[in-house]
Amino acid sequence: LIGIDVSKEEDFPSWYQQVLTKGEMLDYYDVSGCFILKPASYFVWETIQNWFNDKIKKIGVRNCSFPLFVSEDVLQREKDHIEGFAAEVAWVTHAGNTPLEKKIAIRPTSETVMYPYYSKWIRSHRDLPLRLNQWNSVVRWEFKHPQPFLRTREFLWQEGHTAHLTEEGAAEEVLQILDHYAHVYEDLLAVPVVRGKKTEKEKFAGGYYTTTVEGYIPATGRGIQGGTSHCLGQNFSKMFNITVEDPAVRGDEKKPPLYVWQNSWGLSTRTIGVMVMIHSDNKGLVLPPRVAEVQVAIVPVGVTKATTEEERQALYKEIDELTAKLTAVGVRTESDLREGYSPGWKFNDLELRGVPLRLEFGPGESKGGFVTAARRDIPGKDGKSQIELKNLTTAIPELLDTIHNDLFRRADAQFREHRKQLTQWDDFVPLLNEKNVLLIPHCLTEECEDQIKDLSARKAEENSDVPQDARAPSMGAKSLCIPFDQPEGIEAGVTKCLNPHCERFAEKWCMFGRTS
Ligand SMILES: O=C1CCCN[C@@H]1CCCn1cnc2ccccc2c1=O
Repeated sequence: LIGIDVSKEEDFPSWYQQVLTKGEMLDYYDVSGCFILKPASYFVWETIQNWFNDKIKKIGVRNCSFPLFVSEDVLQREKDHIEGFAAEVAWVTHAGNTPLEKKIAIRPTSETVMYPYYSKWIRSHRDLPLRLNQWNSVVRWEFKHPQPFLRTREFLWQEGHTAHLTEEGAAEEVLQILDHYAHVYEDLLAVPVVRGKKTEKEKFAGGYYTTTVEGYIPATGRGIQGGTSHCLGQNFSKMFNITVEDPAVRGDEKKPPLYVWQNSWGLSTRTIGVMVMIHSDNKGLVLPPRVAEVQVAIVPVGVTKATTEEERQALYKEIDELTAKLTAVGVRTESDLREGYSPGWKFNDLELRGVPLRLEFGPGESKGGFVTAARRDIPGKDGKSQIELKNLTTAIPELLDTIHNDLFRRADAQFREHRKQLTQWDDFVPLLNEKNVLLIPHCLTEECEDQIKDLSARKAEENSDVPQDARAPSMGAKSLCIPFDQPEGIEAGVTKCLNPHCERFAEKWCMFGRTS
């Protein structure tokens, strides 16, 4: 069992692959862009599922399952929905050697699968709000370089699809769901996110507006879209004729039918990749305790040739009792009593697997009535402490919470440190090239966004005294979101857009950055 042989700082892609494979989270699969989710990562996904299911069921969302396939003509029904995505759609064309009459798409998302049936099922305003969700996988045959969890040709997600009588009803739910997404990141994964609204350029083209939670990967300095909650307006209900009679109608007064207002919202296994990229280190995975399959591992130490058989058995018995005590208070605990593996070997294994807390227990601890705790998130001596056995069942849960809070606090500090609010355009590119995301007064027009992307793209540097990796050409900055939390300083009709080539006034502070 060897450790990670590259560092997060010097070769991030290789580091990420090794952390995932040696941490038993994932394996590579023989179809390019597809990956195997091993139990350790699937446990994270199940924990997210359980938490999110509990929240959405409280607002009346019910889970369901629609077919994987979409017929060609149904998929094309909503033109600007499919615009820009057509190249990613995977098609079934044969059964065995027999070509199909008409090719069939594998769902890349389920709007067009579900909404013909929303039209059939929704007859009266009493059927509203209709709120359905699917936990499934979708296929998008991207050609950009695949990245485990972040960009894969098939991924697991949930996709919620709801229908409401009014715009206000839809709007309220869009924000409720976005709040749950933010809490999945912050309360389960210890990952800070910025909540906001996508610009017209970056929103879902088939929708009305898109709200989003945006993360930040310190190692690459790039933003990452964490999850989106869209209001679709009446675009899809007009396309799929999803209408109800106007409840305000009186007597035999005739009123045209009302098109329903719809939302759709999605969160995927990308969450897992973001968590790994932010928290893991050069010794392997670092798992936030609330999503760790094993939260505490107890390892016998100090067993030597001088230790008698009965001393060893007594020690192991004590360890079994400690394991049972912690399990009884809801701490997911395992002990590793295997002979033939040294404590050092076991420590290395636990570090690779990201187990948040290791408890060492030997004759010394037993005699002294304590365990020696070692935090995974703080390597070396600083992460070690002695915990009295009599306090174990309160101190360990508290320590796990402390670990969660410290993981969040560190990540939040890094995000804040690299989120620069600008008032001078000349600072934009230099700060972008120093792994920052930038908050700038912006006009919110697509044309201006395109200009900023070009102005901030890094051509391959000619002069050779620029360090190699900084010379690599790279994408310009894209808008990430218009944060709901707007700083002061923009005077409508006075403050100019930061882009020097743009003549418009700034509308909002808008966050820009390179994206993952
Ligand atoms: O984000 C979400 C959340 C969950 C439900 N769907 C929305 C919007 C999906 C946008 N989208 C994204 N990739 C696609 C790829 C191929 C065809 C269609 C699409 C497509 O419509």
